[in-house]
Amino acid sequence: MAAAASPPAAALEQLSKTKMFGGHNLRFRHQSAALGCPMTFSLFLPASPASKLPVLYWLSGLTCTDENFIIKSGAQRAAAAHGVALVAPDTSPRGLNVEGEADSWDFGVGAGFYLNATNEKWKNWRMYDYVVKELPKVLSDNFEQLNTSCASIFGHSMGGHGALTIYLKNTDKYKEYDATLLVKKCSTLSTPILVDQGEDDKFLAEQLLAGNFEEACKAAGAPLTLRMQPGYDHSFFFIATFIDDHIAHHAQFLKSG
Ligand SMILES: N[C@@H](CCC(=O)N[C@@H](CSC=O)C(=O)NCC(=O)O)C(=O)O
Repeated sequence: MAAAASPPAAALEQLSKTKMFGGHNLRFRHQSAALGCPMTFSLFLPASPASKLPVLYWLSGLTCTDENFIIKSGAQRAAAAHGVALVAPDTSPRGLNVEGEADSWDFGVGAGFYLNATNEKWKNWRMYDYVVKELPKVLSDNFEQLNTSCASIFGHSMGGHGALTIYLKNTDKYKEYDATLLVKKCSTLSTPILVDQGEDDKFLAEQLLAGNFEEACKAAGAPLTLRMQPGYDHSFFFIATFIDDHIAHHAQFLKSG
């Protein structure tokens, strides 16, 4: 009997390639089965590695595409130094023309929240499946220099919360989409979580509620370092200031794994 053939690797269209810190920023488009539309993602590959590169996913915030982080954060310097590949997906499906998809900056296009929507109208908004299942497979099928089983995840705002929920869900497989609820149910977390929060962030008091997450981590015994950063706001200027610490934080666990 013939062995079952592997499914063909997803076709990737390369949109750009730019050298930086000895490595390359690459940008691709592919047809997403999870979302039912073409999707773009950005990838920073450090210079030719001696061994396969661990992967660090960055999830961006509301209104972003895959490009904001790559253009504005300066994360490539630390990623090149630590030998870690950066992957930045887009933040939602696009071009589906769902009624009302672009009416609000914090709902629909550019606002996928890294979850699987349950409402029929928003059935294409399956960013959880895209980030957790489809994108890692696309990467492993197309980039032999990546070790996608050695991966970590971080992000900003909607994406910082998305990174926490994806990490916490894949420890215990809970269904909720709230990091503060999820962490209360995780009694066995040993890998520390690093969060930087600007004290002058206009979203802090009403939406981000970092103190609630800190309380929940304390109650669950989950190791959290929450650094309140005086004077900083919600912008990429804040992200660029602290991004090196976050890459070093993830790299120490990726390299010891
Ligand atoms: N339009 C909004 C502000 C939008 C904003 O601040 N977006 C952030 C992410 S917010 C959380 O998910 C962002 O990263 N923007 C892209 C950028 O390049 O700065 C408003 O007016 O309040």
